[in-house]
Amino acid sequence: MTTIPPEKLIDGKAFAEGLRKQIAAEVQVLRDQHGIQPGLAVVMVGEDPASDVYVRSKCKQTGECGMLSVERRLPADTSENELLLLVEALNKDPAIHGILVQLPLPRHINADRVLNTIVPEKDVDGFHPVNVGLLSTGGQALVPCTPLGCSLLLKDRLGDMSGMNAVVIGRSNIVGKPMAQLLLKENCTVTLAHSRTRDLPAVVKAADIVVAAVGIPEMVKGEWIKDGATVIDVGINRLPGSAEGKSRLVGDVETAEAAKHAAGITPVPGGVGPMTIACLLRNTLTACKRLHGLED
Ligand SMILES: Nc1nc2c(c(=O)[nH]1)N[C@@H](CN(C=O)c1ccc(C(=O)N[C@@H](CCC(=O)O)C(=O)O)cc1)CN2
Ligand SMILES: [Mg+2]
Repeated sequence: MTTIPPEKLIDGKAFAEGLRKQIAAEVQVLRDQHGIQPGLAVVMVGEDPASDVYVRSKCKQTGECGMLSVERRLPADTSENELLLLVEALNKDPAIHGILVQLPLPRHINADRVLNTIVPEKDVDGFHPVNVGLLSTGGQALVPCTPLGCSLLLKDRLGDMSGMNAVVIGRSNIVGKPMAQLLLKENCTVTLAHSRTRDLPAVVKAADIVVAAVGIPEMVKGEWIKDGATVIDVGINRLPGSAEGKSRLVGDVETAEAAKHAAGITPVPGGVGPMTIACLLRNTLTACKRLHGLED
């Protein structure tokens, strides 16, 4: 792991730990005062090793927060129809307040059809078109976990972001587009950059906030970063490592070089990744409260 000077480190792992403690305390109150236990169902199809690790962590942390954790693992040859039937059953299950279908799904399954079958009220990934629309119109959306985590880290670090120039690199539905919406909500001037953006180094150089979500190892060079900027690295790229065959994780940003210019920067691992799961728990709690007509 790259060393970042402590005063520049945006420690997502520590922040996520604090957030989980807060969520656990709220879950306890919900159980004691209302007799309600939030429930999260995580559905995984097939055997992807990275997904296996993430699903395990999600289910473990759900239980540790005092929520009901339901893990449904289906074989790789599960038909789309079988998966849709499971989602429909979870939609109707009163013990379940959040449903997450782990991505990627096997190629023979239409992921959009599956995600759009989850009722928006239980869509703790925030991928349903109703939640996408609510986020862009300023309504009560469930917000995708990774950008929500980035936004919490930024607010904690910077406070008021009004008028700041923010660049989001990457225009995916899961991270880039919702991230841009969240920054706009914070009154930033937002540029959503992508593979066709002209002179990306100059665009990044003008930014007070840089969110990199491209999935290309160390694509954002240290010298592109403006002095004093805040850098959020969403990339989790696994590279072949040492002779012992251990792999190495790197982000989308050249961390050590970027840290020479930035005022704050997230590491990989230990930055945005842990926030994704903590925000999933937060969304489950939010969905549960809303489904029971309680205040957020
Ligand atoms: N339905 C969804 N599928 C996927 C999502 C998602 O938000 N919803 N996001 C990613 C994977 N992901 C969660 O599912 C995820 C990725 C990484 C981490 C994390 O904590 N990473 C660690 C490093 C762990 C490692 O060694 O690999 C870190 O960054 O410190 C958590 C969740 C795709 N699918
Ligand atoms: Mg360089």
